Amino acid sequence: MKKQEFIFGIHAVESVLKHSPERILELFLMQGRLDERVAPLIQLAREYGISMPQTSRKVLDEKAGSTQHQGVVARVKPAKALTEHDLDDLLDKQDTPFLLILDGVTDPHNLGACLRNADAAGVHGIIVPKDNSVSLTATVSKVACGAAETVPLFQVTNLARSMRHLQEKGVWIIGTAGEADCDLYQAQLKGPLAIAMGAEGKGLRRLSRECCDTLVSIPMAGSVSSLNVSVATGICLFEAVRQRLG
Ligand SMILES: C[S@@+](CC[C@H](N)C(=O)[O-])C[C@H]1O[C@@H](n2cnc3c(N)ncnc32)[C@H](O)[C@@H]1O
Repeated sequence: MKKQEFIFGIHAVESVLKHSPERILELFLMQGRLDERVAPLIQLAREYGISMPQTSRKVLDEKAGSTQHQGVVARVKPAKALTEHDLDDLLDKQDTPFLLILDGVTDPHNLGACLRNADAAGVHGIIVPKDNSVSLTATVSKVACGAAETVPLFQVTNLARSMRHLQEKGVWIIGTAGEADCDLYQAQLKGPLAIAMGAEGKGLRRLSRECCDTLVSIPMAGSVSSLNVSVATGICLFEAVRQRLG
């Protein structure tokens, strides 16, 4: 297991400072980047006694592996990986779980955007297969805008088995596929629920589809055949939110 990694961008770093400051080993700031957007972050880091070396843009670019760091890069201990056991703990605690399943999303921008959507929709956790999925990389955290620290991501060894386990615990699983006959807006999305989204290229795998209680589609008016997975996730989650609040 890696001993350290880097998280970059104001929102991503601020979220680690707020939710798990003990992970931060060092906070690198760009020389001359001590403006008001960074001030709350510096204040928090001071309170936790975190060292804040100032350095050049070039060094930050190298540490982040990106130029999108907004002058802020944190060297952190990797977050604890959550597994099926942690998922069980969550199911024991939540009377009405609201979960998202991502079956093999590989693009870090998509996972980051799904985390951001999930946080905004009040999702209790995201379940992904351990293999063939992108993990919580620095780019995912940056795109998630802080949601990588707030939405638990459970990495399971066998997704189909975990889906069946969810069903045994009373969770209704709605799968999504463009060709499904049932319309998302006719589906019942109240109660213990998991919404399953497919991968960018292939959609939901056959076994994952078979584990869904029902499949729904988002009606498409134009000529494209499908939506980007993070866009589709946002639509499905917020239709569920609308129904659950109603
Ligand atoms: C880019 S699409 C995958 C397209 C893939 N060729 C397929 O046949 O499913 C990625 C995921 O977004 C969701 N999605 C995209 N468009 C959708 C739609 N119109 N209705 C339901 N889900 C959709 C599904 O979860 C899908 O697996």
